[in-house]
Amino acid sequence: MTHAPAPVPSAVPAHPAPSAAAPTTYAPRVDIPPAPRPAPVLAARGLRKTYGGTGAATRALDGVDLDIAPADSLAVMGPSGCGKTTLLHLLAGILTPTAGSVLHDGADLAELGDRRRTLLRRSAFGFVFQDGQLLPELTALENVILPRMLGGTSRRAATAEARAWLERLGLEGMEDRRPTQLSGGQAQRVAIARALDGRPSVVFADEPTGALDQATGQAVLQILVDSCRDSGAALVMVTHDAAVAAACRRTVALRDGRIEREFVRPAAQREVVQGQGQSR
Ligand SMILES: Nc1ncnc2c1ncn2[C@@H]1O[C@H](COP(=O)(O)OP(=O)(O)OP(=O)(O)O)[C@@H](O)[C@H]1O
Repeated sequence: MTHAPAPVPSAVPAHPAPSAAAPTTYAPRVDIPPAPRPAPVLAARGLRKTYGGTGAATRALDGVDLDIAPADSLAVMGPSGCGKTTLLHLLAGILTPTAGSVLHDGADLAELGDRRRTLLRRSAFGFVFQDGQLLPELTALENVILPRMLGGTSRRAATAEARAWLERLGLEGMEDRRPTQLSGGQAQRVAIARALDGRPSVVFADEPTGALDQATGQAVLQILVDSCRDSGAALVMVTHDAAVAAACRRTVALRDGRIEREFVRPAAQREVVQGQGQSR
């Protein structure tokens, strides 16, 4: 999406020096407009989700509004059952909302239809889950290229880029290993390579380091955050761990299906330190 540059106001002094030749006049004050913000790659508008019928209905999400900019990182936190996974699945088009909408590059996911929504999930979204969800019968390389091959890319074209991602994530020489021949951290890096392969606009992560020890989790989290930012993908990450959320620029805290708090972390305060400050 492109933006027209903001018009630059002509330089008008706010208080011109009085002159003898002309009566004192004051030019109107000119406010320099703020720099345009990038259009959101993903947005939620009045998002609600109720599970079940009238008798045993659970209102999991109760009116959420969010804008997520390209290359931004957003952590979704909150106590168990507050609606974090529901929000992630609605934003990713895995679930359909009861009310409200999710917009990807301005297009309402609900209006795309099942087929185009599935194609969008394959081409524009990447996913990293807690346990990696690699297919055990495929090698690391095959796991990375599978989503793109399902999307119609040739094996040859998909392989070159997938190798580059695996190498970039420190997995050179492990392309032909199966998931059982990889450590937990290596398997999560394969999952990150798979998520970022094909240059998605948004990467969704659900407790991506939850199954790893502290040091491995820290390394994987750093790779995930850096890789998303460098490739221009927005990162939306669900976590219970405040220290994991601290790696993201923004955090929203949900409670009972609503955004209770939202805060932005300046770059200097962003850090990847896992295993401290657990907060549910
Ligand atoms: N398929 C479902 N059918 C009925 N209720 C559901 C379903 N999925 C989730 N819920 C309910 O919706 C609410 C929100 O669930 P959700 O999984 O989004 O919460 P969460 O914050 O991700 O929880 P956790 O941190 O424990 O994973 C909970 O009350 C949950 O019991």
